[in-house]
Amino acid sequence: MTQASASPANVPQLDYLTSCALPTPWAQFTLHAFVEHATGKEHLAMVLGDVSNGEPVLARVHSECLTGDVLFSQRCDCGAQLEGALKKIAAEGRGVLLYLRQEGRGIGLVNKMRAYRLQEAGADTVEANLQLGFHADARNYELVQPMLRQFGISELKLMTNNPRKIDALTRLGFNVSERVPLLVNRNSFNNNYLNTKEAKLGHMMRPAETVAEDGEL
Ligand SMILES: Nc1nc2c(ncn2[C@@H]2O[C@H](COP(=O)(O)OP(=O)(O)OP(=O)(O)O)[C@@H](O)[C@H]2O)c(=O)[nH]1
Ligand SMILES: [Zn+2]
Repeated sequence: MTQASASPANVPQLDYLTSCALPTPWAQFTLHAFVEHATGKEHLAMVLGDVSNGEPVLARVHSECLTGDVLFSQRCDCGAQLEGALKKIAAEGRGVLLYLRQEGRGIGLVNKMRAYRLQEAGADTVEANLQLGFHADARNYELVQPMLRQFGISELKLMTNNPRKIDALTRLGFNVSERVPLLVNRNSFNNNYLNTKEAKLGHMMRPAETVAEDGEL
């Protein structure tokens, strides 16, 4: 692999760094690392199978959530979505998961913790961000373009409930030919959060909207 190219001037520049095998409970992926020039952040791609043959690729663009992905937090649905996405890619034998280091919808871990404290005092997830002086969602998906282009991917079967993510990737030139819902079980800790994502951020969270094949998510 050579350096990732990001041709338009407004696309953040990434360097492709290296890759290694990454065995998981569900499949042996190849893990690829990139570094974003502007921030020094290391973004990851987990790839399985031949994703560069022109066929639509089952894809997850996952935003970092240390509390949910690593520390088993039940406040959100991130960890279950991460596992569900990897299982679906393994079942298909082909796909890609981008792990983007945009923790806390782009505000960072400590600010997300501050937002959680405000939520403990009654704010919802959007109000808490606004009270801290941030946008409801501070993420930027432009670096997806050089990352997926690195693997020759242009058409996606995107695992998401987030219509803004579909819009963002479409504007970047990707053909999102299918949306694959990633619905997880609600619990007493994440119920209000999931309701707010649906009401204020437009997420498609209804079971009737799901087309999951394995019945798990
Ligand atoms: N600021 C903030 N960020 C949160 C909160 N809960 C989760 N996050 C972050 O939100 C991001 C995940 O966003 P979601 O809206 O759940 O998911 P999404 O990726 O946009 O949509 P899906 O593709 O459907 O999962 C991760 O970066 C989490 O760290 C919260 O209460 N406040
Ligand atoms: Zn989370």
